[in-house]
Amino acid sequence: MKRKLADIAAMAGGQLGNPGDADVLIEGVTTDSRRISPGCLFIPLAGERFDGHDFAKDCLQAGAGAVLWSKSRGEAPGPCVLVDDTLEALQRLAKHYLAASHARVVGITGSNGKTTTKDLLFSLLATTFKVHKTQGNYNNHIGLPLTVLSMPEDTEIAVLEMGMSGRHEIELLSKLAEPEAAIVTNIGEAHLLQLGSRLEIARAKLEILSGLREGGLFVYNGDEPLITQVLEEPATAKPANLKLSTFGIAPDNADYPVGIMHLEDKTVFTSHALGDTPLELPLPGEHNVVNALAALTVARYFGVAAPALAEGLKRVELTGMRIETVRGVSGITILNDAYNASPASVKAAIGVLEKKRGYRQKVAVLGDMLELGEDEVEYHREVGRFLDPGKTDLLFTYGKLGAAIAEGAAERLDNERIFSYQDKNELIDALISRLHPQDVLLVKASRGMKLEEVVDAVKSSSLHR
Ligand SMILES: CC(=O)N[C@H]1[C@@H](OP(=O)(O)OP(=O)(O)OC[C@H]2O[C@@H](n3ccc(=O)[nH]c3=O)[C@H](O)[C@@H]2O)O[C@H](CO)[C@@H](O)[C@@H]1O[C@H](C)C(=O)N[C@@H](C)C(=O)N[C@H](CCC(=O)N[C@@H](CCC[C@@H](N)C(=O)O)C(=O)O)C(=O)O
Ligand SMILES: Nc1ncnc2c1ncn2[C@@H]1O[C@H](COP(=O)(O)OP(=O)(O)OP(=O)(O)O)[C@@H](O)[C@H]1O
Ligand SMILES: C[C@@H](N)C(=O)N[C@H](C)C(=O)O
Repeated sequence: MKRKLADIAAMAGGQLGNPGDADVLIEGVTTDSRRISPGCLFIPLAGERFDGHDFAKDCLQAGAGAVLWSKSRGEAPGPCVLVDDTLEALQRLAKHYLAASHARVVGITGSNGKTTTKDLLFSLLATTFKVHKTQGNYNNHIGLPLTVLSMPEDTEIAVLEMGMSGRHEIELLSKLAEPEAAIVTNIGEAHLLQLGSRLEIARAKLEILSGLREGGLFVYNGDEPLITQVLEEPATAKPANLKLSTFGIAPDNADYPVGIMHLEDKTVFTSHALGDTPLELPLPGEHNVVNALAALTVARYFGVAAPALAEGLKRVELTGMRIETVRGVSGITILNDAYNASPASVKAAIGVLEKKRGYRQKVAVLGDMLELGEDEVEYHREVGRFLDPGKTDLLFTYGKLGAAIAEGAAERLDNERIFSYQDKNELIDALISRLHPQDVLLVKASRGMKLEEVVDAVKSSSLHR
C-alpha cells in the first residue's frame, strides 16, 4: 500500500497529529518494530507482553514514515495519525484499502484445512489471475488486516484465510473483507473449549456469510449436517440471492471424487464436476482431495479453464508442517504434521500413515490436542482407539493428554508397542533408538506442543547405533 498520510488518516478514521505532515508518503505497514522498512507506517498494538507504543520513537528513527498513535497516550514522537484505538484503526485502514481496490475476495474458514485450501485455491487461480493470499497462518483480527495491507495494488483476486476461536471473530473478518465467495472446509472439534459444542463451532464458522456480498457464492462441505442445519437457522445472517455449492465424499454433493488412487508421492482422483480427466494432487490423504474439491469449485466460479485447473493442482505449494513429507539424513521418511492437531485432523493423518506401503515400520508420535474442553480426555482415548494394530507398528505419545491416546490405543495395540512420555528429550532418545532408515514416521500434536522439535531431531539423526 502506498498513500499520503492525509489519505491514511481518512481511511483509518483518525486525524493528522500535524497538518504539515499531510503529504508524507507512506509505503507499507507493520505492527512490529523489528520489521521496519523505509517510509512504512508503524501501527503500535498492545499485546500480552509488550505495548507497541513504547517502540514508536525507535521506529521513526529507524526510518518509519509515520505512526498511528492512540489519543490516550499523549504526544506522539513524530509524524502521526491520532486514533482512538490502533487495532480498530488497522482494521478500518485495511477495509478501506480493500474496498478501494479492484480485487475480488474469497474468504476461507473451517476447523481444519483452511491453510491447505487457501494454498490450493491460490495455485488454481494464479494460473489465470494476479492473486494475493494469506501468508502462513495470518488469519485473525490482526493477521487478516495485515494480509490485506500487504496486497499489491493491481491484485485481481485476494484469497483470505479467516481463523477463530470464539464467536463473532469470523463475523468481524468477513465484514471487513466483504468476500464474493466463501468456503467452509469442515466442522471439527478445534476450539471446543471456547465454543462448547460443534453446533456452536458451526455457527461461528457460518458467520462468514454475514459479510458475504449479495449474490455471493457459499461453498461448503455437504457431508457435514451441522453446516446445513445452521444455514437454515433464521438467526444465521446471509446475503440475498445466495448461491450454494457443496463438496465432499458423498455423491449427493455438487462435487465429489468419483475415484481416488493413493500413491507414494501424490493422490490421483477424478472429480464428478470435472468429468473423466484424472487430476494429480501432490498431497496425501482423502482429506486433501476434499480440500481440492472446495478449491476447484471456487476456481471454476472465477472461470479458470479445465486444463489450467489440472495444472494448478499439480503446482500447489503447501505451507509447511501440514502432512509435509520430509526425508531425514538417514533416509527415514517423516510425515511432518506438527503445525496443529484436533481429533479430525489426527484421524486424517493416521489414515495417511496407514495407507503407506513398503516401509519397515510405521511409527506414530502423537501429542496433546489442546483447547478441546471438558471431553478432552475421551477425545484423546478415541484417537488412540482409531489406530489399527495391523497398520501402525509403534505409537509414541507426548504430554499428559497424549497419555490418554496411549490408553485408548492399548485397547487394540500390544502394550510393548506403546510408549508414553512427558519429557520431550526422553521421547526423542527412545524414538531414535527404535527407528530405522526404512521406517515412516508421523509426527502430530497441537501447535502448543512444538513437535517440530521431534521432527528436527529425527531428521538430523543417522539412526545408526
Ligand atoms: C499482537 C501481535 O502481533 N503479537 C505478535 C508478537 O507477539 P509478542 O509476544 O512479541 O508480543 P505482544 O503480542 O505483546 O506484542 C504487542 C505488539 O508489540 C509489538 N512488538 C513487540 C516487541 C518488539 O520488540 N517490538 C514490537 O513492535 C508486537 O509486534 C505486537 O504488535 O510477536 C510474536 C512472534 O512473532 C507473534 O506470534 C505475535 O502474533 C500474535 C500471536 C498474532 O495474533 N499475530 C497475528 C499477526 C497472526 O495472525 N498470527 C498467526 C496466528 C493466528 C492464530 O492463532 N489463528 C488461530 C485462529 C484465530 C484465533 C483468534 N482468537 C486469535 O486470537 O488468534 C488459528 O487457530 O489459526 C500466526 O502467528 O501464524
Ligand atoms: N479437510 C480436512 N479434514 C481433516 N483434517 C484436515 C483437513 N485438511 C487439513 N487437515 C489437517 O489439519 C491440519 C491443519 O491443516 P491446515 O493448516 O490446512 O488447516 P487450518 O484450518 O488452517 O488449521 P489451523 O486452524 O490449525 O491453522 C493438518 O494436519 C492437515 O493435514
Ligand atoms: C494456532 C492457535 N489458534 C491454535 O489453534 N492453538 C492450538 C490449539 C494450540 O495452542 O496448540
